[in-house]
Amino acid sequence: QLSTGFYASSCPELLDAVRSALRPAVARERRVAASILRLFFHDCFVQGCDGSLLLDDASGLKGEKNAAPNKDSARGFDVVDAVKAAVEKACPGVVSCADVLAASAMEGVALLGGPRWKVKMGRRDSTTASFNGAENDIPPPTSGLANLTRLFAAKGLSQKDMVALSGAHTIGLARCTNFRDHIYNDTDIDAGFAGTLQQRCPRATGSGDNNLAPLDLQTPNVFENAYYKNLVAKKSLLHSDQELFNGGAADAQVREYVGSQSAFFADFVEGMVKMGDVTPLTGSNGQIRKNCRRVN
Ligand code: HEM
Ligand SMILES: [Ca+2]
Repeated sequence: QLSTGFYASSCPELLDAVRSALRPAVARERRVAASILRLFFHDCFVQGCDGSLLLDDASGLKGEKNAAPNKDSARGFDVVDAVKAAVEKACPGVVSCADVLAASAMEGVALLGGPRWKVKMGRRDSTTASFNGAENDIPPPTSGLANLTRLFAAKGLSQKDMVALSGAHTIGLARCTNFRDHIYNDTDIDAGFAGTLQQRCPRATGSGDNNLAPLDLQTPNVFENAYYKNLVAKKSLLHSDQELFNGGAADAQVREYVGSQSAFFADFVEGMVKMGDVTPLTGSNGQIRKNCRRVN
């Protein structure tokens, strides 16, 4: 059972240490807050929020970093290491990497202008990872609305949670390989917007695959409700994004967030708390890793 006061006596400095370590990293590169938020999502969707994604490949351990959704894509691990080091200095051997990641995701969102919330704590770190879980359970950007809803439901998250959590795409960048089909082959996209992106993302598979574009064209470093405005304008970068506003069951919720940033923030926080509760290791299960990249 996770709780907001889990480290109240064992590490009262936790959030201060996280913030102090994260702030200079985000000042150097604002994107890193987005990258860490995504790490938390990809961790929680595989074996629950247990730091499994943070493990490097090792003999006898096939990690998640080279699974399709993460390979050449998941980033920010060096900053998670720096935050963990700061936390270890304040409270040696007390706070799990899974909790460091949960707290860092929140602080990163807050540093970019988004909401703050009370993060539930008490997760422990896995001694295993699941390459197959990462390949199969994390939704790909080719997904339609039904598939997105199904993959979130498999983690105990509702379609409402899914739509609110997708607002995370108000920050950060994506690679051409993930939006090429959408800008060349889909019809539910603003023609001018598609044309601009085509200049950065060549049609031929293999050329410019890693070229980057912002998920939110205007403000990729500010956490607000712009993502939903983009959806209504048919200016979303990923096929899966536009699926949330396509004449289907999610349209009304998208419109609600366009009209009310506070409604978006409230539902995003609720979704983050629920996502952070996905099958955690607690009690005496798992361990408190010293180094997030390997088991003790
Ligand atoms: C709904 C299903 C989702 C799909 C299909 C999806 C897919 C993607 C893809 C394809 C990228 C670009 C990766 C790359 O090109 O390297 C991306 C980036 C990102 N995603 Fe998602 N995502 C989803 C949900 C979420 C959720 C729930 C969160 C967090 C709460 C999230 C946070 C992010 C962030 C912040 C980035 C930018 C990362 C960076 O700049 O390093 N996504 N996502
Ligand atoms: Ca995990």
